[in-house]
Amino acid sequence: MNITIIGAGYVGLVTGVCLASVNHDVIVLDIHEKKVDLLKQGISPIYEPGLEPLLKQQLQDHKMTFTTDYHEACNQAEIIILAVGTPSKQDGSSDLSFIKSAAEEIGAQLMKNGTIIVTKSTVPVGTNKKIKGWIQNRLSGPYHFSLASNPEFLREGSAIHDTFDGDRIVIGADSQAAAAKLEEMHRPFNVPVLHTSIESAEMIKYASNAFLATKISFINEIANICEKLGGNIEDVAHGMGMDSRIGPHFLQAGIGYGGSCFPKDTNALVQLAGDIDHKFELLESVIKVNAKQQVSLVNKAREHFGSLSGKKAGVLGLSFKPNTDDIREAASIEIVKQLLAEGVAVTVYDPVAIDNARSVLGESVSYGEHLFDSIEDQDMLFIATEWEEFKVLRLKTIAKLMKNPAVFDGRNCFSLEEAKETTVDYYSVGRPAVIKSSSLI
Ligand SMILES: NC(=O)C1=CN([C@@H]2O[C@H](COP(=O)(O)OP(=O)(O)OC[C@H]3O[C@@H](n4cnc5c(N)ncnc54)[C@H](O)[C@@H]3O)[C@@H](O)[C@H]2O)C=CC1
Ligand SMILES: O=C(O)[C@H]1O[C@H](OP(=O)(O)OP(=O)(O)OC[C@H]2O[C@@H](n3ccc(=O)[nH]c3=O)[C@H](O)[C@@H]2O)[C@H](O)[C@@H](O)[C@@H]1O
Repeated sequence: MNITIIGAGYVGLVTGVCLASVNHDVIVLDIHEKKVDLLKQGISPIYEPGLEPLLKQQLQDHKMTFTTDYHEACNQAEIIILAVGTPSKQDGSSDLSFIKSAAEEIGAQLMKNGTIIVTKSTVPVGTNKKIKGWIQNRLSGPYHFSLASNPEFLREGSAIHDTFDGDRIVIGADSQAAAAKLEEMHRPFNVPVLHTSIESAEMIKYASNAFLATKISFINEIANICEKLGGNIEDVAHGMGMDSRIGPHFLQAGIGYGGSCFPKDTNALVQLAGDIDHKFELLESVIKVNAKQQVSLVNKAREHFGSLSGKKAGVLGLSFKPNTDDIREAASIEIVKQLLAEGVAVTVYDPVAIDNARSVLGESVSYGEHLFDSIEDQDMLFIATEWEEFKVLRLKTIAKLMKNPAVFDGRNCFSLEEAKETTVDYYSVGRPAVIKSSSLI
C-alpha cells in the first residue's frame, strides 16, 4: 500500500520504518528540514534501539522516502497517517495546532477519492470530527475521504519491539471499508485488532495512559508509606503482582513517571473531563502525587545533610527512562533544578541524553563525559534513570570515588544487602535507608 506519514518524530518515524519493513511503500513528511535531510541520509535524529539500521535498510530497498513537500506526500497516498505532536497548552489541555495545520495541508493536496486519513497522534475525544472539518474546508474539489483513529501504544526505548509485538491495535473508522483496509495494512504485524467507534478509540488511548500513570502513583504512595511503617516495596509489589487481577507490570516504585506522554495525557484528560463539568479527582491526585515523587530524593538529601547549600552533587541519568535520549518531563530535570535552587553544584551524566539536556539546563551544570565524572569527589549521588551501565556499577566502587558517600537511588538499582556491606549511606524508594551510624549528622 502507498502510505504517507505526517510527522517524523518518535511515533511517525518508527511507524514508517516498521510499515516499510513489511513491504508497504512509505513516504514520511516533516516540516523540519534538517530532520528530513538527516533521514534522507539514513541518520536517525532520535536515539531508539534498532531504529537506524532498519531505517537504512528501507532506504536501500527503496521502500521509504522523506520529504517536506505536502503535494509529493499526499497526492498518491491511499492512507495518510497523522503523527504530529499534540503538546500541552498552559492549562494542560491538548494543543491541536500542529494537527490542524497538517489537516489543512492534507485537505489542500487531496486530489482523488477514497484516501483514508488516520489519526495516530494522541488527541482528545471529538478531534477526528474537527479534523474532518479542517480537511473539508481546504478541499479543491468534491473529493470523498474516510477518517479513522488508530492510537499508538509504543513505548520509547522499545518502540520497534512494541510495533511488531504489541498487545493490540485499535481501529476506530467511519466506514467498514476503511476499517478493513487498515486491518489489512497492519496484518503483517500479527497483533490482535480491536475495532471500535472513533470516539472509543480516542478514549482508549487516554484511559490506558491514565490508568498506567495511576498504577505508578499508587505504588509510589505505598512505597512512601512503607518507608515510614517498615516493609520493602519490592516485596510488596511482587506480592501484589502475583494476583493475576492486578498483574506485575507498572508496579515499579521510583521517582515518578516522566516522558512526553503520561504527564501530558493525564493533564489533557483532566481538562477534557473538566470541559464537560466532570472533576476527575482520582487523576488529579495521580498528577499531584507524581509531582511530589519527582523531587522526593532531594527532600531525603536535605534531611540527611541538614542543608544542601555549598555541597556537590552528581546526577546519573537524565532521560525519563533508559534506552532513550528523551528528557521531556524527566524527574532528573526536576531534581537538578531543585538542587541548583538550593545552592548545590551539580555534575550530570547520561549515556545518550546529554545534548538534549544541554538545551534545557545550559551552563547551569557541569556535564560529565564519563559516569565517574558525576561520582568522583561528590558529596551526594542521585540516580534518576536505571541505565544498565549504572546498575552494573558496584556501591563499593561508588564509595571509593565519593567524598561523602551518600547515594539517593530513585530507581532501586542496588540491593539493601549490598548497601549494608559498604560505607555508603544509601537511600532508595520504599525501602529502609541504610545509614552507617558513624555518618549520622
Ligand atoms: N513518543 C511516544 O512514545 C508516543 C507518542 N504518542 C503520541 O504521538 C504523537 C507524536 O508524538 P512524538 O512522535 O513523540 O512527537 P515528536 O515531537 O517526536 O514528533 C512530532 C513531529 O511532527 C513534526 N511536525 C509538527 N508539525 C507538523 C506539520 N504541520 N506537518 C508535518 N510535520 C509536523 C515535528 O517537526 C516533529 O518531527 C503525540 O500525539 C504523542 O502523544 C503516542 C504513543 C507513543
Ligand atoms: O503514549 C505514549 O507516549 C506511551 O507512553 C508510555 O510509554 P513511555 O512514556 O515511552 O514509557 P513507559 O515505559 O511507559 O514509562 C513512562 C514513565 O513511567 C515510569 N515508570 C514506568 C513503569 C513503572 O513500573 N514505574 C515507573 O516509574 C518510567 O520510569 C517512565 O518515566 C506507555 O507505556 C505507552 O504505551 C504509550 O504509547
